[in-house]
Amino acid sequence: MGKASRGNAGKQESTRRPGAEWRAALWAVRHPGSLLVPGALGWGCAELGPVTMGVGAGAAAAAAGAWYRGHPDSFDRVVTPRVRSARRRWWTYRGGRWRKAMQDCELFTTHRKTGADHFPRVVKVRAHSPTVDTVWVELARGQSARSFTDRVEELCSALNVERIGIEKVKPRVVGLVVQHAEPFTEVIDAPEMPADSDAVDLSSIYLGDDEFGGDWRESLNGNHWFVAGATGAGKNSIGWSLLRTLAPLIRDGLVRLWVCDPKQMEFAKLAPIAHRYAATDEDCADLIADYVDDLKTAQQDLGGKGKRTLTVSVETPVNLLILDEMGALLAYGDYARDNRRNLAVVGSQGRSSGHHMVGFVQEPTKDTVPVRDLFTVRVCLRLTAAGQVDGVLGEDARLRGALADEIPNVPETAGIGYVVRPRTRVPMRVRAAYVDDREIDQLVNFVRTTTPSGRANLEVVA
Ligand SMILES: Nc1ncnc2c1ncn2[C@@H]1O[C@H](COP(=O)(O)OP(=O)(O)OP(=O)(O)O)[C@@H](O)[C@H]1O
Repeated sequence: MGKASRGNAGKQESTRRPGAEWRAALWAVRHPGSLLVPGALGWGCAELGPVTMGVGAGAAAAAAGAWYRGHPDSFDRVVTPRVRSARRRWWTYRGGRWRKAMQDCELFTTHRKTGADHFPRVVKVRAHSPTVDTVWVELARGQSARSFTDRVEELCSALNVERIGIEKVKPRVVGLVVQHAEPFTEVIDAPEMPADSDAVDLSSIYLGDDEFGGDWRESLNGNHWFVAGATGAGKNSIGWSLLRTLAPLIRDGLVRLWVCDPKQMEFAKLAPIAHRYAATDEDCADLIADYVDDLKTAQQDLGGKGKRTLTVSVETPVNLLILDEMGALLAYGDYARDNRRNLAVVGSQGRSSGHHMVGFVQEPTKDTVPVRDLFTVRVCLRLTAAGQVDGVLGEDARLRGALADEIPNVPETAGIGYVVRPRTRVPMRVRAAYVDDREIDQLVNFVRTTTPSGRANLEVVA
């Protein structure tokens, strides 16, 4: 049961509530649209006549329809989230329904003199995706963010949603990140391997599906990738999907793999097709140092020719540094400092010469991966701590819906995580395609045994 407010001690308090007309006026001030929209329509009809207003409304609806059909990308980016947010605000979180949920969860307080119930107030709703909303809630007097975290199970059941993450936004405001449903219920098949290098587009590499049912693609051009996830989260499937797409380029000598594999598990299969492969601490440190030397040489060659773009050929290939267990390479051991320094060079200078890196890490803290800010594509799979999510995806990513720490630790969720959509900074739930052992062997055999069918010339933009 909600507890009586203890605030305002010593102040003379009335036992009466403000009158209904004042409460209605306050509601109208907080929801100006509820007066302005009908007011504007009424004024329009009176001044311009109902026919003109009808024609205007019809034209606006036709324009919206044309936009919806003609340019789905911009419509879905600009209009759909707003419409969805408004629908959720006035349907899922509308006054009566919200108050009922608060009552069911005992998330309200009762004024000890007037006996009036005070409910936490919904101040803003943003539905960035079909499955996740963020609801900003102003707490009732006497409540704290803890009141919500303690009752999160009850709240999920009262709102009939899958899970809720709680973020403290300001002293009296919490953000509820509400996940309605899990968009991914099936394992996604491994990407096909293109037969020829010409068929590979480095700026659009298929990694799996997004929550909207579309392809999840990332660009390798000009980017370094960072994949964070607790053990068993499915990090490797992202690496293998990338490698399957790159297979013909690896075979044709247009992409060279440099692999640091301290764990010596799955990536050990890359040893026969890698340009360089290392497993011990010392060998990994040598490999990374040599990678930086290679980068510097390529930079000088490009500079000497006065070029800003790399034309990929056997003589000037794309180089890909794969770092499994980055934490082990950067945080502990005799070579950690050298590795950190070298990777900072790759991170800041490698892109122009086609020297990319893909790093995998279980614990993405600033201490274990101090160079994480140099990675331009970041994937956040299941994590063990809420505080790590923003570290991977950027400030407020969790508040905007990236509930990576709430992904259940069960095999059915492997490969599920978040990326941030570049133009909107909104997290998007994705699932990586799953590459099984047979498909990994198929990739290695393809690179080792098939014959090149022609050389591609790829432009890598600096
Ligand atoms: N994309 C995926 N879809 C479905 N299942 C997956 C996916 N990726 C991995 N799995 C399953 O989850 C298990 C663990 O995956 P994986 O070894 O890639 O995790 P990880 O994050 O690399 O863990 P670790 O850091 O311990 O190596 C796999 O054996 C597989 O069964």
